[in-house]
Amino acid sequence: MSTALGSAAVPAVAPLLELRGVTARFGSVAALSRVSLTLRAGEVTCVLGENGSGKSTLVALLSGLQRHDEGELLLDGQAVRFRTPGQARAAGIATVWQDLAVAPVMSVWRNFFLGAEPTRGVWPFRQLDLDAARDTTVREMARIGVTGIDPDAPASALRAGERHSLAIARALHFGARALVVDEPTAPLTVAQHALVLESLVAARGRGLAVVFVTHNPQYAHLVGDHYVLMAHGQVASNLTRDDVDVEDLTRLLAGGDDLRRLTETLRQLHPDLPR
Ligand SMILES: Nc1ncnc2c1ncn2[C@@H]1O[C@H](COP(=O)(O)OP(=O)(O)OP(=O)(O)O)[C@@H](O)[C@H]1O
Repeated sequence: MSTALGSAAVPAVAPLLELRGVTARFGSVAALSRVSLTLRAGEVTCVLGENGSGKSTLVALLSGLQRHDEGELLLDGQAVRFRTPGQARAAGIATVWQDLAVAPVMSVWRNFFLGAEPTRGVWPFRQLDLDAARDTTVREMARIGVTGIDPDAPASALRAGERHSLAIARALHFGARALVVDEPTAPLTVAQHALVLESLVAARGRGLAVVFVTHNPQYAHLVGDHYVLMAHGQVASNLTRDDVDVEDLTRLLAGGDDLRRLTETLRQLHPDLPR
């Protein structure tokens, strides 16, 4: 068996989240059609697929922004229906959006706590515990592999990968059980991608069920325990690391099989086609 970066730390247990035959429509368009998925604690599930295949709708469903029309969403085996993002968050599902918003002029530590800052003393003398806020931010970022952060710097100083890491560190600190991460759309350097991947591995190591939406089969293969390939709102393939190597995954995603069939058909019609 091949090994993922860091490899899964927690053996498979009962699913934390499950989709059973979920359909979600926008008018006559089924953005998700009879999707069934199992998301377990301590595992990274990578969701891959072309534009328009339903990935964002899946993220929206898990994070309480989108309702499903048919099927069931189960949390710890119980059917749930999130009506707001707040309900999904309260259930322990944290989402890190692809174009993640930070308050750019606010400091890194302010963005980390966002209204949940630590305080000391008792009312009416309660005051913000600035040292604790800074220390916690630096410590939690370091736990997921981001070191050398100045907690007092404005968040605009963070690069896209670091922003994702900040949101992941925050989710871990505030006790998320499931983490849904949409790959940043901003172009990232390899080092910035590495930070995001390291954060995912750290989250898995801390027992979260991690969903990583990505276009990149190489990155998916580095961190994923499962690969869900979406096409036209459906799960086209649901594979594990034992099923595919990185080349298989790349070929599947690039529509390699379709291309091969097309080439064979063209060759039958035009035997003189160059090889
Ligand atoms: N708000 C909406 N209204 C109508 N149709 C929508 C809406 N959102 C998504 N769709 C349609 O649902 C389908 C799935 O879209 P979705 O955004 O989930 O795909 P995606 O895989 O996330 O694509 P991308 O990689 O481009 O973000 C597409 O056909 C899309 O046009």
